[in-house]
This record gives sequence, C-alpha cells and structure tokens, in this order.
Amino acid sequence: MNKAISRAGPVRALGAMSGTSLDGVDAAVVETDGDVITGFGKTAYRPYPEAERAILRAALGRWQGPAVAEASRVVTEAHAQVLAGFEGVDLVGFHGQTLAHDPRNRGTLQVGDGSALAQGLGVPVVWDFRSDDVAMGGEGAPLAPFFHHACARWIGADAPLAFLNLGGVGNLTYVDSSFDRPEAEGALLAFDTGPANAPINDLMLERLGLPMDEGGALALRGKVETGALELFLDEPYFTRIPPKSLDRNDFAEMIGLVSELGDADAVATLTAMIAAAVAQGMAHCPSQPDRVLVTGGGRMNPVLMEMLRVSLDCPVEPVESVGLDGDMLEAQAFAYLAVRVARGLPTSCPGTTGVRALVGGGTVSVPQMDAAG
Ligand SMILES: Nc1ncnc2c1ncn2[C@@H]1O[C@H](COP(=O)(O)OP(=O)(O)OP(=O)(O)O)[C@@H](O)[C@H]1O
Ligand SMILES: CC(=O)N[C@H]1[C@@H]2OC[C@@H](O2)[C@@H](O)[C@@H]1O[C@H](C)C(=O)O
Repeated sequence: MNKAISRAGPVRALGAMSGTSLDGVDAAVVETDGDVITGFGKTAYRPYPEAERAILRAALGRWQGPAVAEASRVVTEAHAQVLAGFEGVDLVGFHGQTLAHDPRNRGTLQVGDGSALAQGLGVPVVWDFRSDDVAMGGEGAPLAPFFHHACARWIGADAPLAFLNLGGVGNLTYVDSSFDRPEAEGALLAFDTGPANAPINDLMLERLGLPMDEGGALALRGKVETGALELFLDEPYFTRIPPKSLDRNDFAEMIGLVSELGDADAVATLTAMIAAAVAQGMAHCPSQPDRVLVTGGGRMNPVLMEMLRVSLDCPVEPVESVGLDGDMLEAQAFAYLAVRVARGLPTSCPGTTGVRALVGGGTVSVPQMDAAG
C-alpha cells in the first residue's frame, strides 16, 4: 500500500463515477483522512461518445456474456483516459458502471477492471464497492450517504438536512450531523426515491432522438396527466419502508403510462412523477429536514425543481448554494469512500443500505512492480 495511505492524516484521493444516465465519467479529487474532508481538488468529465453509449445501453440489465465484456472494456478504457490527467494522487476510488442491480436475488454488477487501472496508473485502486454490502444482506446502494454526512459537517450544518441526487435514478439521504459519526444510529437514513432522469431521457431518445429534455423546455409546454400520475404512485415501492434501492430500468414501464400522450404532455407527466416519488420518499424521513440540497443533472431542470418546491415543505436548493459541486458530488463520494475502505472504516450501515452490520466494502488493487525493474 502507498505509504501516505498507511499513515494517519489526510491523503489525496481521486474518485470516478460512471452513473446510470450513461452520459460519461466524472472524476474528482478529495483531500481527506476518511473521516473529515479537508479540501476538494481538480475535477474532470469525459463524455461517452454515442458509439460507446450504445455499447453500454446494449449491456444494461445483463449479468454476463459478450455485451458485458464489451461494456467493461469501454468503461475501463474511458476511465484510464480521464484518470491519466491527474497527478499527485495517493489512491483512486473507481465505482465503474452499474449494468444490473438485483440485491435480493442475483446481486449487483458494476463493470470495469479496477486491477488493470491500478496497474496502468501505478496507484492503488479501490473498486467493487457494493458487493460486500449485498453479501451481508444490504441493498448495496446508496453508498454516498457516509460522504453526505462528511459534507454536512464540511458546510457546518446545524440542523438535519437532506441530499437529493437526481441522476438516472433518484436517491435521498437524510443527515443529522449532530451525531459525530455517520454510523451512529439516527445519523443517516438513505434510499432510492424512484426513477429520476432515466425515463425522461429514454422517452426523449425514443420519440425525438434527443438525449434529454434540456432545461425542461418540453415539459414546460406540457400539461400533467393526473390519471397517469396516480397510477404511477400506486406502485408499492413508494410505501415500502427504507432502506431500499432500485435498478435503472425497474420503472421502465412508466413510459407506457404516458404512451398515449403528446410529447410535451408525456414529458411533463414523467417529470411530475419523478417529483411526486421524491415527495413520497420525504414522508419516510424521521423529521422534516431543514432543507433539501439537490445534486446531479436533475437540478439543471427548472421544471423538475419547481415541482419539487411546490410539493415539499422545505426549501429546495442546488448544492451549489452551500458551495458544493453538484456535477461532481458522486465522484467525490467514491474518492472519500476509497480512503475509508483503505483505512478499514465502514462505508455503509443499517440506516443507509439495510445491511446487517457495519461494512467497509471494496476491493483494493495495488499495482505490481515489474519483476525485472
Ligand atoms: N441542462 C439540463 N436540463 C435538463 N436535464 C439535464 C440537464 N443537464 C443534465 N440533465 C439530466 O441529468 C442527467 C445526468 O445526470 P447525472 O450526471 O447526475 O446522472 P448519473 O450520475 O449518470 O446518474 P446516477 O446518479 O443515477 O448514477 C442527464 O442525462 C439529463 O437527463
Ligand atoms: C446500484 C447503483 O449503481 N445505484 C446507483 C444509482 O444511481 C443513483 C442511485 O441509483 C444510487 O442508489 C446509486 O448511486 C449512488 C452514487 C450511491 O450509491 O449513492
């Protein structure tokens, strides 16, 4: 193990995340001892060109076979490119790309080869963050909550607050940072709220050949079909007690609920469904958070943000309002979690994933020295 990691004190960790919306790889440096954040560093983004994205899309929902191997190759290569642009890094946290997630039955699959990345970069890489949690009866997701607890301390939060990530899937973390440690009972409650941008993107691609509803422009022109919204909210997932998690395509059939509607009404209704799922989720929080800090691409959609403001009983703001970076929070989370794994600290607990006991999940790959050198 790198000497800096095995000593106490802060290290420079580089995190990388390839999220469920399949847009690209985010990478970001965090300086931390695995407990307290002491600084944020350089960031980078490497989009997947359409040909690569098509390879990833073709492998979604699969557990093995040539499509999965091909996706893994694309993910490893894309990460090798973006991570090579960073210098002076002690450790890498590599999430990889989730292709399938079924924690109760088949497990969870993130592709990309962390061992090859460690070798290529010459830096230890922590990867496969979710499997140990699933093996211990947890959901394997969400994992950002321990980092959210550190962020709440970083911003000096003096009341419970919520982080809401609106990526392909939505996830919410209720944080009470009056508890010093994230694993303390009552410090964290986390779960996936429901689908977020994935169904909007899928419908935009299918009907209009566009990757997203940029700026919520189409939803703004549409009318919400309340019958479809009510049918969607009948789904038992929303009343299930958390922790709970979702696969990207678990709600793929919701597009069927808007299939008879025109494009603008269909997108407006999907957008309302996403906001309503968050509102249902908020009811599971142990107390009303002081505010909801929104991260992920969904915070760039003003129609979705306005629907959230109307349906939640507290202020809803992008994380930039407290000086955090909403494009990079997940990459930063895996930098932070990598340091925790390397130092034997837990990364999930019963309140975040429903796991039976504290788990520090992840494989550490250390680059091997050339035998001749
Ligand atoms: N300007 C914008 N207007 C509307 N939507 C946007 C905008 N920018 C990003 N988005 C939405 O956010 C998505 C990307 O979000 P993000 O990068 O947070 O997802 P992710 O990290 O891949 O997903 P997850 O958090 O589920 O793993 C885009 O695919 C798009 O749907
Ligand atoms: C299995 C999986 O990859 N889940 C992702 C996905 O994307 C958002 C939501 O669903 C969340 O549960 C998780 O990612 C974030 C980074 C997490 O683990 O906190």
